Amino acid sequence: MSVPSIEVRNVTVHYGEVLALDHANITLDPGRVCALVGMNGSGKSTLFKAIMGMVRPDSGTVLINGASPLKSRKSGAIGYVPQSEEIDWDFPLSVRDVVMMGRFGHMGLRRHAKKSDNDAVDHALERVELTDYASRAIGQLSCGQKKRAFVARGIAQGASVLLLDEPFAGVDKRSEATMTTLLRELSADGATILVSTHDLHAVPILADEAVLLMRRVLMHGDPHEVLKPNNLALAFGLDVLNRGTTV
Ligand SMILES: Nc1ncnc2c1ncn2[C@@H]1O[C@H](COP(=O)(O)OP(=O)(O)OP(=O)(O)O)[C@@H](O)[C@H]1O
Repeated sequence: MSVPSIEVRNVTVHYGEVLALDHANITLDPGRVCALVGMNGSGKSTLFKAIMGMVRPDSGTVLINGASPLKSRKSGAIGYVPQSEEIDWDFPLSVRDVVMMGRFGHMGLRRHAKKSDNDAVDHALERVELTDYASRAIGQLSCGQKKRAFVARGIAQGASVLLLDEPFAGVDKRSEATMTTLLRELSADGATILVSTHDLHAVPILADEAVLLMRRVLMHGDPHEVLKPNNLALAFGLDVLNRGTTV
């Protein structure tokens, strides 16, 4: 049996008095795309940060390909596309600079890019269809293009696990479709992808499985099953049934 790509075991996280995650358990096998669904404040970003080792759980463990988050970050096994609000878009970096950051772990201390680094960046930019935007300032891209630049950073890094925190927020339908196709292609190549979204209609197209989060994992399974109205009502309250496909 293969080692799971992501194993979140009984993870509990508090911020002071606030309980953000409560004995959360998730196991994801290689090559799977999993959508993470839950209301605002249900702990989705905290789960990503716990998987990245950016918040330390009060209890429980996280393993990436059987290794600790810290080790996985160091080896470049895990790539993270944070929520847009967490990034300073005024920082004077070109799209190419952002993608090259994925190569830092492959370079020496002086961070001198070799041919192999430049080739990996070229390939990643091509993969996300941003070759023509390589020298543009990252802040001057559209929201969807910015997200793709961060996915390219993960590709250049050689990450086998990608975490995307709300990649469809503020993105038009065309960009959403482009990103969905890209994520499906990356998973067909073996990447394991965990992606949070409030856009429920996209989930069955995007994901092989879905997790319904409300500090703890309420359900994890086939997207059609997980997103049944009764289950959504558990996670979002009864008025979700009148809200349509965006929660
Ligand atoms: N740095 C922090 N300090 C204190 N409380 C925090 C912090 N970050 C998150 N929280 C709280 O922890 C809980 C979970 O937040 P989290 O951001 O993980 O939820 P989320 O599901 O990602 O929400 P959203 O969909 O709005 O992004 C919320 O109650 C939030 O207010």
